[in-house]
Amino acid sequence: MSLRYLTAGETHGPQLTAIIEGLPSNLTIDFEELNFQLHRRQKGHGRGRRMQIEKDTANIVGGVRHGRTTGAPVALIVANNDWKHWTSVMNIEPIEGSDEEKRRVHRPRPGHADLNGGLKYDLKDLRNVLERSSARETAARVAVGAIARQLLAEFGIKVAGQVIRIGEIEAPANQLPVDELIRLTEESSVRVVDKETEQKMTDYIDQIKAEGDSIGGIVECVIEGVPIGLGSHVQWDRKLDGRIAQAVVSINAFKGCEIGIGFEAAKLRGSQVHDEIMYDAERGYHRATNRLGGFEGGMTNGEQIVVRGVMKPIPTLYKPLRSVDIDTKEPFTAQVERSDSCAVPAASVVMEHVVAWEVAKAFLEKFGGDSIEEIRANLNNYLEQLGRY
Ligand SMILES: Cc1cc2nc3c(=O)[nH]c(=O)nc-3n(C[C@H](O)[C@H](O)[C@H](O)COP(=O)(O)O)c2cc1C
Ligand SMILES: C=C(O[C@@H]1CC(C(=O)O)=C[C@@H](OP(=O)(O)O)[C@H]1O)C(=O)O
Repeated sequence: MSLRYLTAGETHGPQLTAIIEGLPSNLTIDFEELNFQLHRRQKGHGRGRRMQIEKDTANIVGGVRHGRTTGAPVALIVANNDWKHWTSVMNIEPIEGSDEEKRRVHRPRPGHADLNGGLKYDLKDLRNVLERSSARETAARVAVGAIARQLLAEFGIKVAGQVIRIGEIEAPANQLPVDELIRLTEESSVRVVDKETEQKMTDYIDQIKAEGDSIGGIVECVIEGVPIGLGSHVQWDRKLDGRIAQAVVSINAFKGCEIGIGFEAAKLRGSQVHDEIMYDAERGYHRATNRLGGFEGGMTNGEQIVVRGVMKPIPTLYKPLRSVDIDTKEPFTAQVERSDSCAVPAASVVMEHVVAWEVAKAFLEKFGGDSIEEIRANLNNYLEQLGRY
């Protein structure tokens, strides 16, 4: 059985829940590190007031004993502190004229899931859609991905991320080693490496917010230490680059994914794109460059995995956009809700975790065993095979 997970829970409900199946036994879980990843997702310039209410921590309620996985499904929960403010709205069936009825959502926001979800599920309170479509769910995905990340770390595979662009402001290109990238971006309120770009981005976000608007951007994730041959060319749904793209575009508000130089490849010649093959006894086969972001034929080639994702601006705006009331069918323009104005830095943390999950899944497909020890033996055996090739 391959690695899989599901999440459940509403943004203003009591908690988020996730179940992970297919983890091997004897993986030591570092709870502090897991909560650190949740904390990283809550940070970033441009977030709204909700992030001051929440102090995300994961509580593991199944599949881990004495700090180690047992091979059983891992169940975890992340509580919503905000639930206490929403208990009556979430629990009480609205009576006409009541406070709860006034909180019924009948004005769909352009860019959010409200209208499509209301029509599709035949729900007249759009809260039933927004409660689940909210990116609050990404807290559960980060908790799950943080466990995948710990599995990868066990085998020397490291994950980092950075913000590449917020609106008009682009960060200068860098190709830092992963440890250095982690250190520098951690110090930044917008997850960039240099202070000058950080200042420009924070000023820009403040300006956008003051104008009642929102802004998106581009984020990048790099994964280092991945063995050659994860994923496969033999079947469409085994191509790991394709699976990563699906995971990235599944993040709320993400509209695209690039692997390596991505869309730039359209402008360049073959001789400027393909990564030449080298060999030496110490490193084995490797590449002179890494423009293709660590993939050929849907398989890893041993270079860093480099993935980018584009996030659209946040849909909930203080600046009015035209929409139609589902009760009266009349146009309206104002829908002021508490909201983030920019969540690109937070989304870069989400992206690290969904990509780490896909890589961990492919890793277990290749080296799968029921315990960490069995996986290690399989990996070592394969690395010896590569050495002889
Ligand atoms: C970390 C994060 C925070 C977000 N915060 C908000 C928010 O405060 N308000 C909002 O309207 N959308 C927010 N979004 C985006 C919506 O969740 C998203 O646009 C919505 O679910 C519709 O899905 P789609 O944009 O993928 O089509 C956020 C997304 C992410 C990744
Ligand atoms: C709760 C989170 O983000 C939320 C994502 C979100 C949306 O519509 O996606 C809307 C906002 O929710 P609320 O209206 O409760 O403030 C954000 O705060 C989170 O990231 O943990």
